[in-house]
Amino acid sequence: MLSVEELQAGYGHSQVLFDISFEVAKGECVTLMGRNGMGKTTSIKTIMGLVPARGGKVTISGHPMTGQPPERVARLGVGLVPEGRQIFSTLTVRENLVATAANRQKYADGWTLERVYELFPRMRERAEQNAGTLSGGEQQMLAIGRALMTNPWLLILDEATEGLAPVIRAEIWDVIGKLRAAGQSILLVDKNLAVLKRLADRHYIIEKGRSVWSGNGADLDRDYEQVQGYVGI
Ligand SMILES: Nc1ncnc2c1ncn2[C@@H]1O[C@H](COP(=O)(O)OP(=O)(O)OP(=O)(O)O)[C@@H](O)[C@H]1O
Repeated sequence: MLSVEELQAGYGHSQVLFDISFEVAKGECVTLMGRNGMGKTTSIKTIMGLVPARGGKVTISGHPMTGQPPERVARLGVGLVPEGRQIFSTLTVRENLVATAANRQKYADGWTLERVYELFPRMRERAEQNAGTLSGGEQQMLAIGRALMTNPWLLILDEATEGLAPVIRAEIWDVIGKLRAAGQSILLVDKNLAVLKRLADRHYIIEKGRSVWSGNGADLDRDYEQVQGYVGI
């Protein structure tokens, strides 16, 4: 499981994370919600070792991982679909998918090109096309497929549907629902309360670099107005 305790981080002189705590257990789908600029992406980057932690603790599958480099975090089976996708635009779709493929946990039913193509038939159609020529939604599908090809026990999606057309968003949420139903652990960073409420087991809210609320679906129903206030819709 992933456990984050009282995490602190920042950039230069500005501290951005003051006290972030949350957990994701195996098989869970958990959300990190909050308005723009509250520290969601910074939390993910700090967990991934892309931003140095200034305090607190990150533990992954029992290993103390605070401040460890990204490749060590990846080796422990954490796959990130970053904000802005960051696919290799001069490689083809297929090359993107195989470039970082790995099955470190030696899953018998690991992800293959074929399985990614089944999940995203459009990737099969565009297999030999340069990734830079894909639409935004297709690039997001590719970024998810690429992360799955590393066979992560935990898939982290940072603003997976940001800036996409509603029909493409729905397609991506649908895929995330399928992954969840298949037992994939998922951490979703997003603001889309209505969809997340349906998809996830538990939720955390971040406000100005602090974890300020957490709960399951029933808690969310009870505190809906308060949570809406935090998320800003
Ligand atoms: N590379 C950076 N250098 C300096 N400040 C940064 C950097 N990246 C983010 N920040 C600042 O840190 C704060 C938190 O940003 P962060 O991206 O973590 O928020 P967020 O909750 O993910 O919001 P968004 O939904 O807009 O991505 C913001 O004030 C932002 O301006």
